[in-house]
This record gives sequence, C-alpha cells and structure tokens, in this order.
Amino acid sequence: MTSRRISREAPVQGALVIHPEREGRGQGRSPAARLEEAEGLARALDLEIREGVIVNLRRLTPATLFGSGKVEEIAALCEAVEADVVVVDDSLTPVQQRNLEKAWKVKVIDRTGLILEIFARRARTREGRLQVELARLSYERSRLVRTWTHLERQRGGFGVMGGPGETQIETDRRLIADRIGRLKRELDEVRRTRTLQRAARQRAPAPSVALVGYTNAGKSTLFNRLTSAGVEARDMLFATLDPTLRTLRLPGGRPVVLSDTVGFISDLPHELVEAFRATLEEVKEADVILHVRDIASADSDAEAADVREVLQRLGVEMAERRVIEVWNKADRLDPEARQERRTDAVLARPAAVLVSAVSGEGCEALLARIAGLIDEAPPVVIHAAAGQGDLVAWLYRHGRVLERREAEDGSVSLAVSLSDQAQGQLERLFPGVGVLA
Ligand SMILES: Nc1nc2c(ncn2[C@@H]2O[C@H](COP(=O)(O)OP(=O)(O)OP(=O)(O)O)[C@@H](O)[C@H]2O)c(=O)[nH]1
Ligand SMILES: [Mg+2]
Repeated sequence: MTSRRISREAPVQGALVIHPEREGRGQGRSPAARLEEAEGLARALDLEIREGVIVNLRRLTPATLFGSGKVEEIAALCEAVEADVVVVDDSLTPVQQRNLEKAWKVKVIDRTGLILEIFARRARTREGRLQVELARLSYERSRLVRTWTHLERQRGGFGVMGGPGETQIETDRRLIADRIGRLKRELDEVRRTRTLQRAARQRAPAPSVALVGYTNAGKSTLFNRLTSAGVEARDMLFATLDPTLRTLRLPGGRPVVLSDTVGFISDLPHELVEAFRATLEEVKEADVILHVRDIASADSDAEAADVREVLQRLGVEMAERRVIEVWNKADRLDPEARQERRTDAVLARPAAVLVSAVSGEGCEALLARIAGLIDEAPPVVIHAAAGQGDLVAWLYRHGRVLERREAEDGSVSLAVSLSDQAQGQLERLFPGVGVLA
C-alpha cells in the first residue's frame, strides 16, 4: 500500500500563469481578479504558481496569440522562474498551442483544457467520469475541425482532395466520433439507472431544494452545516463534482431533500455544460433553488451573473418564487459592510438571506425562508379520480396536504398548499387536472 502511494506521487510542476487582457472580455471583472482566478484553477491541478502576469493584447496574432516581442519576453520569464507549464487564461487554437510550446519549450494549456483536466481528476462516480470524457472528446473534436479548416486554408484551395494530413484528420475524426457514440450509449445506461433511483425518491413525500453557485462560493460548507453531512469542502476551485443528496428538516419538522452539486465559473466550456446537463437535472426539477454567493468576493455580482447565464443555458427556470439568494461568507465582511448587506438583503429580489456557513449565522432564517417558499401559496382543492395514484403521490410530495376526502367511487379530493413553482409543474405533468380554487 505504502509503496504504491509513494510511486504515484508526481513531482511538483511549476506554472507560469498568463492572463491575456482583451477589450470587452471579463464582464466587468478586474484583470487582477481574473488572473487570481486562473491561478486558483492552476492550483486546483496541483501546479505550483511560480509567477502570474497580465498581458495586454492590443492586436491578435493568429499564429501565436501574443505578438512576437511578447512571445520572446515570456520565453525568458519561463526560463527565469523554471516553469514546466504555461497556463494561458484564454482559448488557444491547436496551432497556437503548438507554436507556443515550441517557442517556450514547455507544456502549454489553455483555460478550457485546464478546466477539463480539473474535472477529469475530480470525477468519482461512473457517470461523472463518463461525462468528463465525453466533454473532453467533444472539445478535441471541435479542435480537429479547426485544424482541418486551417490546413485547407494553407493549401489555398488547391489539392483539397487527398493528402496525408487530411487523411489522418479524417481518421482521427472518425475514431473520436466512434468513441463519442460508445460513451453516449454507456451514459444512457448509467442514467437510466439514476432516473429510476430518482423516480423512487420522488415517491417519498419530500420537496427538493438545490444548491447552485459559483465555484468556491461555499455550497458544500452550507450543505454540511444544514444537514450535518461530511461532504468535502475545500478552498479549491471545483472541489465538488458529483451531486450529493441529503434529507434535512425544516422548522416545523417538514423534510426536504437538499442537493449539492458542481459549481460554475465564467467562460465555462460549453462542452462541459452539455455533458453535465443530466447531472444538473436535479436543479431543473428542484422546488426551490438556493443560489449561494460569496458576498465578500469583489466580483460577487459578476459571478452571480455568470451563474444565472449557465442556468439559463441549461433551461432552468429562475422564477422569483423559486429562488433564494444565499449571501454567504458574511463573517468576512467588516461590520459596516455587513450592516449594509443585511439591509440590501431585505429589499432584494429574488429574496436574499445573509448567512455564514462557517459560523452558522443566518442559517435559521434561511430555513424559515425555504419553508415559506414551499408553503406560501393559498391552498387549492384538487380532485383525483380513482386510479390517479400518481397524482395523489405527487401532491403529497410537492405540496402540503391540508385535508383529504375520499369518495365512494374511489376518487379523492385534496386541499393542498402548493408553491407557484409546484403549481406550474402540476399543470405540465397532469394536464387538465381538476383544480378547484
Ligand atoms: N469565511 C468563510 N469561509 C467560508 C464560508 N463558507 C465557505 N467558506 C470557505 O470557502 C471555501 C470553499 O467552500 P466550499 O464549500 O468547498 O465551496 P463550494 O461552493 O462547494 O465549491 P466547489 O465545490 O469547488 O464549487 C472553503 O475554504 C470554505 O471553508 C463562510 O461562510 N465564511
Ligand atoms: Mg463543493
């Protein structure tokens, strides 16, 4: 055992992190904050940061991204700090990556490559691993297409038929396509099992609450605080990858199922978002969404905007009646800022609660808010014919049944309090259901 562990230990790799600063990129974040985030990503891969630099890109140089003077400067810096890897916090084309590796004589990785690599290391479940592999291959395929276009252009329109490079790319593309097809079938299989598990859970009478948020916002810490679970929470980007579920009791004793899941980041590779679509179904179907934000982060607003954007891409409905913003890390604010945030939270739309997952401050209020969202709406009376057991079970799970009357023909009338969200879902799942106000 011991010897295996020793032999697996890789030597520390030193990294030079470069944040290329371009006009119109970064959505209002400061370049320094962007660089810091890129360094955090590199650290999440166990790279040791030797140096971080911001490089202003005035003009784009297609072959190397950076101009030739900058390329030379960075080559010298690489040598000076003894970097093994250069992280470029942008997307590089395969050609740029190759040219830079040649010029700097080190391995070069771009932002998407970095994020994919972190995900590959973190994936624990079979579904997680398959998803990451699928994302990686989709990314590679898109890069092959780009190389292909590039070659075509190089030939200036002549000799497009045949040629060894072309054949190789064609072969690579077909191999990747085959592998993607196989992965998708495997994933379908794994997901069928999970869907069955979810269906089984849905029979349990508990509404669901999903944690979402920017990576490192404190989702897992809050999850542990609320459920007394031992999910890994670390000061590391993308500490959590696979979803975890736990039951917790709201004030009044009502159980809800809380889910913790993967965090988001700005410029999240779209291949990853696609690959994780199924995992994020928990979020899509949740009765309440808790959007956890690091309110002490200087980029808190930009991060929140990124999270909303990803959720929108995933088709998650962010209706006000369904979302609570959890303004976390209140303990990191100075007393004045804290008071200000507390006042802001009262007026915020969607509703916001200032908490500290570490100290527990605000967590009681948060639970009360969740209970409020789940129960708030005035009750409706729903008539379920005999044999509509699925409807009755659904109502018990997603609403609060206040009264139940059974008729002789086996039909049931229920007075139920449903959230707006649940009511919308009800109409979609059971069209034409008999609702009496
Ligand atoms: N001071 C302070 N630190 C917190 C609080 N909540 C979380 N943290 C810290 O923030 C870091 C990230 O916390 P996690 O709970 O792992 O964050 P996460 O959102 O689950 O992150 P990913 O899984 O990586 O997306 C850890 O070092 C936590 O200890 C808080 O309320 N106050
Ligand atoms: Mg986490």
